[in-house]
Amino acid sequence: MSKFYDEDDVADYDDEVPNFQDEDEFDDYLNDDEFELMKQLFPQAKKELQDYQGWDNLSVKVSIFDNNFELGPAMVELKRRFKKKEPKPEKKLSALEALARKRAESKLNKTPLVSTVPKVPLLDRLKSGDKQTSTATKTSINLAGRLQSLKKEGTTTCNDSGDQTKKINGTTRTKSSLQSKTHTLASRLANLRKHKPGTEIASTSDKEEVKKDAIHDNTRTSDNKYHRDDSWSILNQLKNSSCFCNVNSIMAIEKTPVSAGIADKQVSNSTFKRKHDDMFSIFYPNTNYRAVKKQAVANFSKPSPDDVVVNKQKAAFEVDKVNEKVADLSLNDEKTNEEPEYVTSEDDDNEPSAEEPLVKTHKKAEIPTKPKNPIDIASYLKTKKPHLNFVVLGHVDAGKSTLMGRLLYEVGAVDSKLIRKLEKESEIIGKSSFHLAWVMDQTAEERNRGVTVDICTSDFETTKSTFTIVDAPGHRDFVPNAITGISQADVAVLSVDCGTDAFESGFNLDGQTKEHTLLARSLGIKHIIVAMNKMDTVSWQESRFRDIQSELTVFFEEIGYKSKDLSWVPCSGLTGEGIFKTAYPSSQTWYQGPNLVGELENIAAKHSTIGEDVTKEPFVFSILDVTSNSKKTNTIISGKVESGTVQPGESITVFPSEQSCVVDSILHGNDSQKGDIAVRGDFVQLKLLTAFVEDIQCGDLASIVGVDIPSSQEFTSTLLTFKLDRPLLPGTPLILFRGATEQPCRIKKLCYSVDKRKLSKVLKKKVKHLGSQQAAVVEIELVQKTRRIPMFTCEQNKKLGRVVIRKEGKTVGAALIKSLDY
Ligand SMILES: Nc1nc2c(ncn2[C@@H]2O[C@H](COP(=O)(O)OP(=O)(O)OP(=O)(O)O)[C@@H](O)[C@H]2O)c(=O)[nH]1
Repeated sequence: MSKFYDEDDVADYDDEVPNFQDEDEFDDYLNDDEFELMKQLFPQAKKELQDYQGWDNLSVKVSIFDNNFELGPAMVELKRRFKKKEPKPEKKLSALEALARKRAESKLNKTPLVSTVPKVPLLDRLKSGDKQTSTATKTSINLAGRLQSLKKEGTTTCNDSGDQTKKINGTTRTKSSLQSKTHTLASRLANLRKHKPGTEIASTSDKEEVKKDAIHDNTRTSDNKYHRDDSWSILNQLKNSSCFCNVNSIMAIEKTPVSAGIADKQVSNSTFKRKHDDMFSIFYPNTNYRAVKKQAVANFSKPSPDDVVVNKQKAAFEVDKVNEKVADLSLNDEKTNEEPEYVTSEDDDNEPSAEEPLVKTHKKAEIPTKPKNPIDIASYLKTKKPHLNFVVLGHVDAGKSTLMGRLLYEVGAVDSKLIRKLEKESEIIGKSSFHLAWVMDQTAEERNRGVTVDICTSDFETTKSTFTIVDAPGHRDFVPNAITGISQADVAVLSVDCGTDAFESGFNLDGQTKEHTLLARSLGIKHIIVAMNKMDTVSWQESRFRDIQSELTVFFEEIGYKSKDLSWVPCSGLTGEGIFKTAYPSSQTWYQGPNLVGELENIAAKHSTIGEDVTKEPFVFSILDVTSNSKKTNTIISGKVESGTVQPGESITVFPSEQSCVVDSILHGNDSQKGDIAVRGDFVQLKLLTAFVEDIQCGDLASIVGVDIPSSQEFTSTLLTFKLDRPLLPGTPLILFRGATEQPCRIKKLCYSVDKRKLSKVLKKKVKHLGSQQAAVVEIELVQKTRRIPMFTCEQNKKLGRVVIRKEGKTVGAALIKSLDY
């Protein structure tokens, strides 16, 4: 027994074995080795028990477990416990069955088969009023008529009534009443088929099914010819019809064991899966699918973060007027003589909308408070390993979440029981390949859509370093969330799907590989580790690796990264090679560098702030999330320490509301453990005493009492533009992003253009508009005059002094703040 346990598990084993409620609970109890062994032994045990009744999966598994995974003794015990099934009495054959058997026997004896079925086509016989037509045949013709009219009804329903149909994954589904009607008819047709002496088979797979049935119950001819049957032709028609009528699904449902017991769980699962795949392909089949469907539809109908800001923007500007002006200009039209008219909105000075309440300003404290239990920061820092925050970027489906799920599993931050649980849950909805991604994608919306929506942070540790992963969404609709993620990181892991054509679609055609990398560069990411992912799909070919590497290198250099700022690691998030523990396959001989975690450790050591005196810099904190209990007595702000340190008992001021609060406690890591201190680079939660939570917003900044952060409405910056569809000019409606802040803004004034390679070099003193890839000093102002953003200049803080500008859902530029006008 002990051989199945590693040391940690022995302690578990000594504990009392729990009383298991169900099979899942038992599976979770097993360790990895036991689980694998059980996977092999359990099917064998089930097979041996097929002549026994009264057993269930859990009791079989428990018995195997109790018998130290030795099948022999377990089977003896089980067979003793359960009764052997009574043999079924010989079934009396019906006349038709007797006929079928006779025909089969005659075939075996090679005697010519004499068909008793008239060869006259069925419909002709009906027309000629053939009184000999069997009842079964008549019923089938009636059903044929009903099914055809049902099909018409279905088509009408599809065409006429939008609310009766739903298009899911390109397949039109009709309302369930129609489905159930069709099912009933289909089952009746199937029953008829059993009583008729021959059928024409709709498709190869159907032929296979009937062949199996014929062999099984011995009531069919063993001949490979199948006779014509109108019921089948109707099913064929249904199969080809455009509305629901999915014969495969009908067949699957028809074959579902009506009372599948626990012992038949596997059978029923596979039947369910088929039913699920064919009919409700994106929904969880074992739950109330209508409720799930409703939820999923509701999720999809919500506007994306970009939609929200674009809508706000539209409300705040006379967009059309500005766009008309912009459309008149060509990107290279530098010689426009007319000064573009400055477009103002009548709403400019309006009060903020109902969704954006005015933040009250409080009286800030001037005198700092002391830590409750002061600690010796220098000795604390000596115990700290180098820490690195990294963001995971890449095109949608490049495998970012899977890569991070695998990494967390291999470094032991996630236990194997969770992975097994996720494996099971994802299998149920037919998304088993996403089980590792589910470690990071935790909301139902993300799991159902298979797409990361929000940023997710997770901590892990190796012998050399500690890390915080920020998993960012790859989908273009969620770029604002990716910006928030990038703003928090020191370095980026860019996941590139090396699959055939996959890299090309993520890199060209407006994919997110370029946009994310540009954002990373604009927001001050110093180093990029390119995870050359999904190499398993191209058999670890070196040529594929090199081709992608050279194409990406050109792009990286264009945007200002040098080869020393880049690392390249071939890997597969799904199978694990190149991540941490799993060795490369023998076919991969051309890469000898560190695996992904090894490279992260190297970079952590390089970027480590250990040794730097963080006590000399002021404490500044970026707020990413705010929560509070119902009485508002306990407010928690989550975010990143941008500089300095803080300890419980010290007071901080939140900007722009300028309210000062005492830090009650500091919570660290995935399991919110209380800590004595937070230092630069830490992602923590600060529990505040008596805060006005309604005046704290995501994107606000906090600092130690005594240090002010200016909040501004207007600022001067150096703006570098990306690829533009239309030129930017004063008044163009834009959205400004900095960390978790997003605010409608516009260019107030184009001051002068500068050389984008040497920003101090002025090119033109008068600029009327800005085209793609240009640089200029501009004045930017927020649209809502009541709003202020706490800001630093780039000189004061390299990370917080940068903003990103988007327009109509596309990133159009990045700005370095030069000065604040407040
Ligand atoms: N063969 C193979 N498939 C992979 C690998 N990594 C991920 N996949 C598959 O690619 C699909 C997408 O994976 P995700 O991890 O959700 O991709 P993502 O980049 O996080 O997706 P978004 O967050 O929505 O942008 C899933 O079906 C994964 O199983 C890999 O290394 N090899």
